[in-house]
Amino acid sequence: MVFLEKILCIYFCKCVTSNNIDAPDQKSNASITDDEIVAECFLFFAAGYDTSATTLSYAAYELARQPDIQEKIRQEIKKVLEKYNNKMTYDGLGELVYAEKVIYETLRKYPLVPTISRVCTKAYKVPGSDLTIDKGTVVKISAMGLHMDAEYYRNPEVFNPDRFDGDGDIKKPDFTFLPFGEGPRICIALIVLQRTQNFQFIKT
Ligand code: HEM
Repeated sequence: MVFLEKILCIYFCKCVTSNNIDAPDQKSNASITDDEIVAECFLFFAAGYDTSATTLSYAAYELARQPDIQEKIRQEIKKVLEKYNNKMTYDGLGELVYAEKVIYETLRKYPLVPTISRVCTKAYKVPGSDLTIDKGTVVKISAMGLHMDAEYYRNPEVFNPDRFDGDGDIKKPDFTFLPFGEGPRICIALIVLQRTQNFQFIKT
C-alpha cells in the first residue's frame, strides 16, 4: 500500500511521502500522468499475476509427485491453524516455516524469470580473464543456470525443500539464488509474496 500511497500523493498533491520520521514529507515538482498510472497498474498485473500463479502450479506439481512433502506441509498448516483457533493470521503465516522452504525450493527449480537482464554502464574487465564487457552491452544472467549448478546446489535436479534449512546441504555464496533478481531493480513484491504464497497453500 505504501507504493500506491506514493503514486496517489504524487498525482494529487505533487508531494513525495517518506517513511522516515526524520525527513518529513516534502512538496516537490514530482508529477505523474494518467498514462503513467495505467502503465504502473499494467506492470503490477503483468509482473505479479502469472509469476505467482505459475510458481504455485509448479509447487502443486512437486507436492503431487512427493506425498511425503505434501503431508509434512499439511501437518504444519494444521498445527498452526490449531494454535490460532482455526484462523490464519499474519503471525501464523510467518510460522509456516516448512511451507516457506517449499516455496523457495520451487523458485529455485522453476525460476519464472530464468534470465535477468542488465545493461553495462561502464567498461568492465572480468577479473582473471582478458575479457572486457563494453559499455552498453546487454548482459544476461542465468538464474536457471545458477540454480541448477551442482557447485552451489547438491543434486540440483532433486526437489528438496530441506536444502533451505540452516543446516541444509546448500552451499550458497551471494547471488546464486536469483528468482526475484538482485540489486536496485529486485522484485518489489519479495516480502509480501512469501506470506501470500503460504496463504495459497492453506486455501488449497
Ligand atoms: C513468484 C512470484 C514472482 C516472481 C518469481 C517475480 C520475479 C521478478 C523478477 C525476476 C524481477 C526482475 C528483477 C531484476 O531485474 O533484478 C521482477 C521485477 C518486478 N516484479 Fe516481480 N516477481 C513475482 C511477483 C511479483 C508480484 C506479485 C508483483 C506485484 C504485485 C511483482 C512486481 C514486480 C515489479 C513492479 C518489478 C519491476 C521492478 C523494477 O524494475 O524496478 N512481482 N519480479
